[in-house]
Amino acid sequence: MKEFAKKYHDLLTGEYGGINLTRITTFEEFYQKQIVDSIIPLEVSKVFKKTLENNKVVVDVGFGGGFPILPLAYLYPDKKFIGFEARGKKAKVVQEIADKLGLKNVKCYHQRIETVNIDIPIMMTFKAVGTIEKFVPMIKYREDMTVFFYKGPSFYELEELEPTEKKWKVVEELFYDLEGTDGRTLIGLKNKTVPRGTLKKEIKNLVNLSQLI
Ligand SMILES: C[S@@+](CC[C@H](N)C(=O)[O-])C[C@H]1O[C@@H](n2cnc3c(N)ncnc32)[C@H](O)[C@@H]1O
Repeated sequence: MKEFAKKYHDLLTGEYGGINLTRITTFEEFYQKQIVDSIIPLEVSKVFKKTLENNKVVVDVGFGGGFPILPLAYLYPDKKFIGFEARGKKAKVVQEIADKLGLKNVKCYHQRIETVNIDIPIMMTFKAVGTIEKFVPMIKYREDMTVFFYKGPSFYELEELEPTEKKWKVVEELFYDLEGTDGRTLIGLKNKTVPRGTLKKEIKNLVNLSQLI
C-alpha cells in the first residue's frame, strides 16, 4: 500500500501539483489522513468488508481527489469501481491519475449522483460528502444496495439517522480510532424495499448505471 501511496502522492505534488485536488502536506499526513482513512473500514468493520466482497461493483460518490475510490480499487483489482463527481475537472484528473497508477478497474464520471439510476446491485460509498439526510433521498435505485457513509467523530451531534430509517435499515454504526484524528464514524444503510417500475424520464440527463460499467 505504501508504494501505491508514494506514487499517488508524487503525482499529486508533481505533475498535478498546480491543481488543488486535495489538501496535501507531507507524505506521512497524506498516507494517514487520505489513504488509511479510505481503507480502514475494511479492518474495523466486518459488514463493510463483507459487503464489498459480495458485490461486483462499488460506486463512490463525490470522490474529490480520489478518496476512497482509488485506494479501495487498488486493494480489489477484480471489482469494478465507478466514481461520480460533480466537478468536471476533478473527474477528469482523477481518471488520469487512476490510469497512471495502473488501475484498470476504475471509471470516473463527471455526473451528479441524483442523475444516476442504480439498476444493478451495488455497494456505494460517500466520504465527507454532506449529510445522510440530504444525500440518501437523492439516490435512485431499482436494485438492492448498501451505502456506507464515512463520517467524523461528531456525527451524532450533527446528524440524525431516524428520518432515513423508514426506507433504509441501519446495517453498520461504528465509531473507531484513526491516528492523528479525533476518531471516525462509519454508517451503513441497506434499502428495505426496491420500488417497481421504470423511473420516469423527467429527470434531466438520467443515466442507467449498467450503461456506465
Ligand atoms: C469534501 S469533498 C470529499 C472528497 C473525497 N470524498 C474525500 O474524502 O477526500 C466532497 C466532494 O463531493 C462532490 N459532490 C458534492 N455533491 C455531489 C453530487 N450531488 N454528486 C456527485 N458529487 C458531489 C464535490 O464536488 C466534492 O468534490
